[in-house]
Amino acid sequence: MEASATQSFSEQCRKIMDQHLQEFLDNRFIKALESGKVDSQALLTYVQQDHRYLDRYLPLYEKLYMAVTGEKVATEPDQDVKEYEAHQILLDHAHTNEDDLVSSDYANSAVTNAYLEHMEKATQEDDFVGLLSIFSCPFDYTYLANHMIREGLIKEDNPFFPWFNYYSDFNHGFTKDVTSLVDQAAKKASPEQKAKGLAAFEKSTEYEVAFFAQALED
Ligand SMILES: Cc1ncc(CO)c(N)n1
Repeated sequence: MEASATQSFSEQCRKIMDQHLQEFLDNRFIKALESGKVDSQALLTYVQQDHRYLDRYLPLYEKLYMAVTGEKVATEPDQDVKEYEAHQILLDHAHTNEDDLVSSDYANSAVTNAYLEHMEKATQEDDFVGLLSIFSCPFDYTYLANHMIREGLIKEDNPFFPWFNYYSDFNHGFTKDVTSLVDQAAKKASPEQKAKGLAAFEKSTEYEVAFFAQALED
């Protein structure tokens, strides 16, 4: 399908997610969240790896935000109170807390490192490609959560409902902010940058699936 003049660039990311949605829905970890029962060890693996991931993700976001806007990030994404509350649900079910995640001794998984290296390399090569590589993080969660709630896969009685609900709004928080950065930057991007950006977004989307999956691998 031809991209129309009125279509924002981030709509093309949505189409890529349309193609990958089923892989997320078939994922064992996502299915466990959907059932409301997740092994606490699997959740611990997820929140530990996510802690390591976000630690190296935020500097990339800060650099790319500056590259696109010429300004420093005003509010850091991890200062979002609602996100903190949503995250707390996962920590509780994993029988851990933020201090333990910071101080415990555990190794980065191969998937975590590969995903981080993909984004770091993309960011070194080109700001626009880097931006698209970090966009999957907020966008894919929002797309997935929005779908699962809308389709009734996650209902209010699910213990993880608040976590999904937090991410489900495209016009909120970090997802909204990065979407507008992507659409702003796309106005100045060349066709080649756009093609490479979409490929980097798709690769990150594949890493997002693998990132969930690793929690239930042994
Ligand atoms: C790996 C990963 N992707 C996306 C999000 C959403 O913020 C997250 N916390 N972690």
